[in-house]
Amino acid sequence: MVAPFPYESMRGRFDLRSYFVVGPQDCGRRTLLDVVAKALDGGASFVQLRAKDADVRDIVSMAADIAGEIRGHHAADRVAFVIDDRVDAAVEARHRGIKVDGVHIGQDDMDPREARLLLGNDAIVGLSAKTLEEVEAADALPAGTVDYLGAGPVHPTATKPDCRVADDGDGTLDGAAIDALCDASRFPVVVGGGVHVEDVPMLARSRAAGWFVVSAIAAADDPERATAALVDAWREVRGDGRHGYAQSVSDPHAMPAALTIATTDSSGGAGIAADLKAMLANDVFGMCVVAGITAQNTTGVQAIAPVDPTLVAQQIDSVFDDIRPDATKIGVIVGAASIEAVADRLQAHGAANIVVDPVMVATSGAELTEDEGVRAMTGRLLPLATLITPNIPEACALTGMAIAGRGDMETAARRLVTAYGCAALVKGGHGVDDASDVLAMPDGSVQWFEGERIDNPDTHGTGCTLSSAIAAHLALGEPLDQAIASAKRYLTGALRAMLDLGAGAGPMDHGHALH
Ligand SMILES: Nc1ncnc2c1ncn2[C@@H]1O[C@H](COP(=O)(O)OP(=O)(O)O)[C@@H](O)[C@H]1O
Ligand SMILES: Cc1ncc(COP(=O)(O)O)c(N)n1
Ligand SMILES: [Mg+2]
Repeated sequence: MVAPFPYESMRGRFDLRSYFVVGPQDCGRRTLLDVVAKALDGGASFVQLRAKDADVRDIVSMAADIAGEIRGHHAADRVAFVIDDRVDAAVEARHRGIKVDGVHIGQDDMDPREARLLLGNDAIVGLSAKTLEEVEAADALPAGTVDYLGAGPVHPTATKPDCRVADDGDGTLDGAAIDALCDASRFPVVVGGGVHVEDVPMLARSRAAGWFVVSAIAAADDPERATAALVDAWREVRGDGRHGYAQSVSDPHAMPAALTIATTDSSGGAGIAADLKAMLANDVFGMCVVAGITAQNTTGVQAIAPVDPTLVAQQIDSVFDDIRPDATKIGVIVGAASIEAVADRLQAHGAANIVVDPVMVATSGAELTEDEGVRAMTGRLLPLATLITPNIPEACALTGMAIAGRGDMETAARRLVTAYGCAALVKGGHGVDDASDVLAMPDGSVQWFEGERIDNPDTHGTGCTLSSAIAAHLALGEPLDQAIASAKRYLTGALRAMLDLGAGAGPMDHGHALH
């Protein structure tokens, strides 16, 4: 009888951003262990041992050394370690209590279903998938079989001579090909193959979950500096947030979590109810902090009341001290004192991925945030945000400018970026033609998310739903632009379902994708 694997599974928390693949053949005159140690010093977040010609005994012994090195770096709970191809060696190492978190297998290696069976549900199973056909085949595997995909090469490479790509002319992947693979994939995709530091900005702008390299680190004069340079180049584009932090939604034991801090809508179409429904429908675990109460239905808001700011703060502490959210959406908070309490507690907990929907007036016309609240929001909350999502009237109020068309929406978005240092999405639902939204980013870039206007008067809760779905997709590890695109697709589907409830502007069908 073999003792159960004595470590916590890395399946729900591996980080593909900085993925180092290495074997003794890649290290020249240096030792494998020395190179791995330097890569860890430089910030590698994932290590794969790839020793193609070694036998099981040698691989297990190298694995023991590498696992020890990761432990020595106090990184065993954040740096995942897998073995390439040799499921037998991974199984053996795990039986011996060596912290090998899983395997990475190629298309010609063992069937991933068999690897999953042999390794059990705690292990990471990564799979190489370089073409759309291979990605689609991976998508079609039973739920919970694989955790991430590896795609490449970006350049022709000597370290992986067996790495052949079909498709794309010369067999290499550019940004568009990477995005096509990532869009098709149910799993986070790490991209490499001949990658050097100059390629990282392109990768970081794509929907890849991270880079993987062999020689860029192993053959560098200074592997620590080389790793740090790759890590920095990624961070420069993607920032420090957990964007690219890959959590597998197929792991039955772990699910990304998102929090809404907002106000109740008794009619269920907007506010906290909409937020939780949108989070559920977008594959994350939803949690809520009640920061106000309304008596409300589709015809209007009949009453609105604050919650004691101390109780608001306590709710935030309860959540962050236990199931730490991967993203937080903020909606209506009733009263300036509660807004300040929320800002204080989010700062104290170092919350990341904060989406603020600066709701001032409901779709039905009722005022939801008083002037004092707006001052607290602009002074304390907006500067903490990753993204703010004003509609056109809110963007006018926040910038003091009139908005008549797309050019004005862009100008307003840019001004909000300058004023608050966060990304700003000005939503076009209150325009007349299309329903397109514009995103301005702190790096100066601007991007439109085109939307067709659906002829549906029932738009109660659209803003709440969109911002919660964006938070959900950030919690899933998507970069901001992808999270917005995913959320907008979901929202459009919810409007298109043409649910018709209530006498006024009714709610949407948040569960349209579930039934
Ligand atoms: N009739 C519609 N058809 C399609 N999309 C819409 C429609 N109305 C609003 N949207 C979209 O819903 C989201 C919320 O926008 P908006 O209504 O402007 O915000 P709010 O609900 O905060 O007032 C945006 O993505 C917007 O483009
Ligand atoms: C409690 C609460 N929060 C927010 C909204 C805004 O609704 P919309 O998303 O339609 O702007 C609302 N009506 N009620
Ligand atoms: Mg609306």
